[in-house]
Amino acid sequence: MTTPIRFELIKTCRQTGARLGMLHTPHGSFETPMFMPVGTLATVKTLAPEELKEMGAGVILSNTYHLWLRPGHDIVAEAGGLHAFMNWDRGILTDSGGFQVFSLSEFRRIEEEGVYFRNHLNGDKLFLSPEKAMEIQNALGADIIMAFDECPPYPATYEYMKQSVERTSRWAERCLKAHRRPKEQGLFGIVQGGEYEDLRRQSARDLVSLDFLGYAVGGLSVGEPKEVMNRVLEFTTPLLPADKPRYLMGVGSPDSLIDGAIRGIDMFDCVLPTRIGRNGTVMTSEGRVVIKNAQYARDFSPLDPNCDCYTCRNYTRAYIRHLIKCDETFGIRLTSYHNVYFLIKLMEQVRQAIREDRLADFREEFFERYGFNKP
Ligand SMILES: CNc1nc2cc(C(N)=O)ccc2[nH]1
Ligand SMILES: [Zn+2]
Repeated sequence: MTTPIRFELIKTCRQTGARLGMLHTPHGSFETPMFMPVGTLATVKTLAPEELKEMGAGVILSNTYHLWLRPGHDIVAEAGGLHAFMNWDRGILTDSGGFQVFSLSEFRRIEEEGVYFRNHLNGDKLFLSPEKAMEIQNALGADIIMAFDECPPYPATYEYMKQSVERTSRWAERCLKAHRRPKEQGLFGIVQGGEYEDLRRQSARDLVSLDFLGYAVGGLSVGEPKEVMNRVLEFTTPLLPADKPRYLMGVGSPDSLIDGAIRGIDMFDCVLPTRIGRNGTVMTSEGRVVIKNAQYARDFSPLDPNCDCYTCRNYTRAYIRHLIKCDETFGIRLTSYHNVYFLIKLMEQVRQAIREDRLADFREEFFERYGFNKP
């Protein structure tokens, strides 16, 4: 059977064990480790597909739960699928909706058959199951789709986590059975288990035995300290097949991207660049800049003196501060463009450091300049 998703391991960094790879999809092949910008409602907020392409974005994310509610997966299917609907001809990944159900709706009831909860927009009763999540994702047509899982809150008791992991494994099997387009859309399993090593092992063993095309490490970036995330990655990624892509969901900040790559992660996604961009915070090579601060009122330098993006080549901090202070839409376009560009270029630097077997050195240099506390 032709597989829609294939991961090619190119080399491993001799200094850290990080992987340089190529992710082959029906909409192109893209180098890893990669950062995937998030386009929740079929748009990476304020940015045009052409802009995402020119900055080097390969795979972008959209959310199953949100698109199910608006405009409805039937309308997206009628448009010819997400690629046609949003005019994006590179890679698309949709998550399964599990995380949104657990993060957006406080009233929910989890049963073996699925999750009963409320529509966060109008309070209507809703039900999501492995079968329903596959139906929606098959209709949306993303190149990579995710199994329907439970992402438990942090912290969670061992007892709660154990029964959740076992149910997520049963749901994963149901997703494989319900997937109607296995030749066109690659299905990834999501490893859960919280901070408990034996439960992570159990979850990984269950999912690897089902032979997914890729594996996500879920249940992280949910409020746990970074040391916990790093420790969980250290004992989880080695459990996953080396010839399959590994995707850390919901991550993240520059330090977490570098530390995740060092621990064997190939794919990352996070709303951070566009979310903080909308309130005027930007990531620069010398740390975060909160552009509304008065100190930038007469600062006619670029957001980041070491950045060659459209924003940094054409506009000053003083001008962007003015736009953000006046709620001018062009302002958040400029900050969003720079932030997405920054993370995509950061991953280019990470890949180059892997090629040169010097990712630990790069981490040291980057953390020093950015101002991250020492390891
Ligand atoms: C922003 N943090 C985050 N953690 C996540 C966990 C999951 C998951 N399915 O465990 C999905 C999306 C996530 N986003
Ligand atoms: Zn820039």
